[in-house]
Amino acid sequence: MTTKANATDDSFHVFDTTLRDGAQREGINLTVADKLTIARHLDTFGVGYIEGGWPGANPRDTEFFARAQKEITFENAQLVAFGATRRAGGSAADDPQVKALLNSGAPVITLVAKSHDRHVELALRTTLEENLEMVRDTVSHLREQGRRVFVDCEHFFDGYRANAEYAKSVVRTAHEAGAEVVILCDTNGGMLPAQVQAVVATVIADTGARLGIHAQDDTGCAVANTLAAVDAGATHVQCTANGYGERVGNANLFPVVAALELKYGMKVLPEGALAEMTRISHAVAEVVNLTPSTHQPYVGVSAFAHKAGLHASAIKVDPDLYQHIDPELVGNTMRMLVSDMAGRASIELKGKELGVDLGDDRALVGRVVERVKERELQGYTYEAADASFELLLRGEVEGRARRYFRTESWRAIVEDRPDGTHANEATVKLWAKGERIVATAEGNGPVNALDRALRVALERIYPQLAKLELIDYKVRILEGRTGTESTTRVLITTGDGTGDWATVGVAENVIAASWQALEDAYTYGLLRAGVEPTE
Ligand SMILES: CC(=O)SCCNC(=O)CCNC(=O)[C@H](O)C(C)(C)COP(=O)(O)OP(=O)(O)OC[C@H]1O[C@@H](n2cnc3c(N)ncnc32)[C@H](O)[C@@H]1OP(=O)(O)O
Ligand SMILES: CC(=O)C(=O)O
Repeated sequence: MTTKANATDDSFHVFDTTLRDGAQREGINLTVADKLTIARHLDTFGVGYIEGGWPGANPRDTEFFARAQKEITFENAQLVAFGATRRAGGSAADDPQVKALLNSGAPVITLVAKSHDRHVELALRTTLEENLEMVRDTVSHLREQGRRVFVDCEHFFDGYRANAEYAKSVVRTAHEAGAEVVILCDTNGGMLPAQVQAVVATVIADTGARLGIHAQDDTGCAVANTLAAVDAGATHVQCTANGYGERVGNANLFPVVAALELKYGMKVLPEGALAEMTRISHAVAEVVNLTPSTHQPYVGVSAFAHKAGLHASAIKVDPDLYQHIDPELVGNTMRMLVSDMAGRASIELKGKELGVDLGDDRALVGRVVERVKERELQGYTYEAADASFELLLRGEVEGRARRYFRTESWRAIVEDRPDGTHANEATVKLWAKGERIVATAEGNGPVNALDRALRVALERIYPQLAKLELIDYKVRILEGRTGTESTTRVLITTGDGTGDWATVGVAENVIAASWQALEDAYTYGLLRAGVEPTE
C-alpha cells in the first residue's frame, strides 16, 4: 500500500472528487492513465483526499484503484473509493458492491446513502427503517474491516425540507455506526448560501456529527454554499478541479481552497502549494481535454487582466487598488489589456509589461492612445493581439514601423476544378535586404498558400523563420463597423516552440485581413528572435 496510513484525521479535510463526480460531466471521458495523471497533480497540489471512482461499477475504475496503489506514492492525499450502501433486504458482508469497495484496497471509503424520505420510498423502493439499517450495516461492516468511512447523504437539503427528522436520523445513524464524517449533499444544486448555513448549524447542534459539504452548482452558488457550510461549522469540503461535475458542475476546488487559505487564514494546503494553483488547474484541464476557462476566478488568464483606463491609472499607483489579492499568491499574473477603453496609464503599464521604454513622454503615450482608439474603431482588437500592439507601440517609439521586408504585391488564386476540388496558389513579390524576391506556393486554402509563399520568399534571408508555426486562425465579420460596409477581422496565433503571439488584420476582404495578420506575425517572430530591422 503506497497510500499514507492515517488512522485518525481531525484536521480540516480538502476532499477532491474530480475523478468521480468530476468525471460525471458531459464531455469528460477519462482513461485510467488520465486518472493516474490527474491523481498525481492533485496529490502535488496537496488535497487531503482523492476520490478515485466507484470500484466495481466499471472495469476502468476497478483498474484505477489497483494501479494507483502500485504506481503512485502519495505524498499528501489518501485514496478514497466511492460506492453505495448495501442493497435493501441483504447484508453488507454479502453485497458484491460492498465487496468491490473493500477489494479496491482504498483506506477510506465514501458511501452514498439516501437521506430524503421520498427517494427511499420511490428510488430504493424500501422502508425508511430499512434504509437506516442499510446505512448502519454498511458503515459498521466497513469499519470492522478496518476502513475509514465517510457517508455522503444524497439529497440532504431537499430531504431536510421534506422531513427534517428523518434526514437527521440518517446523519445520526451513520455517525453512531462509525462514519468519521457525514457529508450533507446538495445533490440537485438548488440551495442558496443562507439556507445551507442555517441547516448545517442546526444539524451539527442536533446530531453532534462531524459534517462535510458537497455542493452541486445548479444555482451558481456551489462555492458560496461550500463556504457557508464552513461558516456554520463543516470541516470537510468536497470539490472538483475547475468545478467539473454532473450537469453544470460541482464546487470548484480552486476558489474554495484559495478562500480558505487567503480569506479565512486557514492552512489547508502544504507550504508553497497555493502558488502552484494556476499551473495545476491548467494541467488538469489539459488532461481532461477541455480549454481552461479564461474567466475562472484566481486561475483564469483573465482573472487579473485589466482593461478599463481608470483601473489602469489607479493600478499604476498601487495594484491593490483594483485587485483583491496579489496574483502571484496563486501562481497567476497581472496583465494590462489595450483597447479603445485604454487611457495613458494603460499604455504606460503595457509598455512596462512588454519591456518597451516610453521614457515618460506624455505626447508619445497620448499618440499611442489615439492610434489605438482609431484602429479599434476600424475593427482592430489589441487586447487579443498583443504582438500587433507591440509592433504599433515600437513603431511610435522608434519613429517608423519596424520592417524586415517590404511588400510590393501579393496575389491569391482559387481554382474551381470540374471534379469539385480546388487548387489554391499564391504569389508574393517583396523586397528584403535590398533584394527583390518573387515566390509562389500552393496550399490547402488561399491563406495557407499565401503563408507558404511568404515563407518560401523569406526563409533564405531569415532562417529564423523556419521555426515558426501557425497555431490558430480566427475570422470574424464585424457588421456595420465602417458605415454600411461589413469588415473582416482575422486573428492569427503563431508559435516558435518557446512561446506564442497573436496578431490582427482588418480589411473588407478576408484574404487581405489575413495577409496583414501574417505580415505582423512574421515581423514579430523576427523581432522575438532578436533580428535587427533592415527596411
Ligand atoms: C449523486 C451522485 O452523483 S451518486 C453517484 C452516481 N454515480 C453513478 O451512478 C456512476 C456509476 N454507476 C453505475 O455504474 C451503475 O449505476 C451501478 C453499477 C452503480 C449500478 O448499476 P445497476 O445495478 O445496473 O443499477 P441502476 O444504475 O439501474 O440503478 C441503481 C440501483 O442502485 C440502487 N441505489 C441507489 N442508491 C442507492 C443507495 N444509496 N444504496 C443502495 N442502493 C442504492 C437503486 O435503487 C437501483 O436499484 P435497482 O437496481 O434495484 O433498481
Ligand atoms: C454524492 C453526490 O455526488 C451528490 O449527492 O451530489
